[in-house]
Amino acid sequence: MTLEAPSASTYTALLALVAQTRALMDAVVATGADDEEIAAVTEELRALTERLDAVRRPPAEVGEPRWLMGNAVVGAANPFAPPIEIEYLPGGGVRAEQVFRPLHEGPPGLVHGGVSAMVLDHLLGTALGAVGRGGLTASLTMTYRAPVPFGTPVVATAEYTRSEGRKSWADGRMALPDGTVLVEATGLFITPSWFPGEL
Ligand SMILES: CCCCCCCCCCCCCC(=O)SCCNC(=O)CCNC(=O)[C@H](O)C(C)(C)COP(=O)(O)OP(=O)(O)OC[C@H]1O[C@@H](n2cnc3c(N)ncnc32)[C@H](O)[C@@H]1OP(=O)(O)O
Repeated sequence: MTLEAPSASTYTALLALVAQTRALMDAVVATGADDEEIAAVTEELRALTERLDAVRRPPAEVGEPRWLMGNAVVGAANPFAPPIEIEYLPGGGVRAEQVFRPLHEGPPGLVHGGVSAMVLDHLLGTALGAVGRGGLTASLTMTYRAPVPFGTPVVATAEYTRSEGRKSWADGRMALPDGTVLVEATGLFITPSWFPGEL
């Protein structure tokens, strides 16, 4: 079943809900409220959750208008997504600038390595999609050179490197704005045999 794209007004309303939910998640991570206040807020959240849960939509499929809206990295409708906004570079490759938040914490004060891997995985996949080599991650190799900070901009870039049949490779990295590389990634992506797109 193909889902229609949400109307402009629903999309706007959804963005506001997601932004508010992200703010809530940040507040939960950082709260110093006492147990009584935490219990009261939890009760209010339970009621809100039930209201939204009462109206569920079916999951989107590849290529449908809203197929990336629930994505964990770029999903406009996914409060868990940082979210990352990806720019397609004129010479090929992709770029995203991101300020991570305490919500993404691994070691105290630093971004979780799995979050860096998630973001770079998506960027590598998008760089391949941009050259018509979209696929699923078969392997992802990470090299962590320096801790990724939150609260300050980090620049992620990725580009297609080569292909053999249904297999394609991409490289990417996260760096500080001055170019200091923090994390590098290389990934093998495979276009599944069921994928209807062109190679
Ligand atoms: C779908 C497209 C979407 C595009 C979206 C772009 C934008 C979104 C960006 C989102 C980005 C986020 C992305 C995500 O988060 S993707 C989500 C995370 N990844 C997955 O869930 C993938 C799970 N795995 C699979 O579905 C299958 O195993 C795949 C599809 C990968 C291969 O199953 P398939 O049945 O097709 O493979 P085959 O057996 O015919 O083998 C074919 C060839 O590949 C070689 N091989 C196989 N596996 C591996 C391996 N692990 N390492 C090394 N090599 C491997 C194999 O030896 C053979 O080589 P050769 O003998 O021919 O030389």
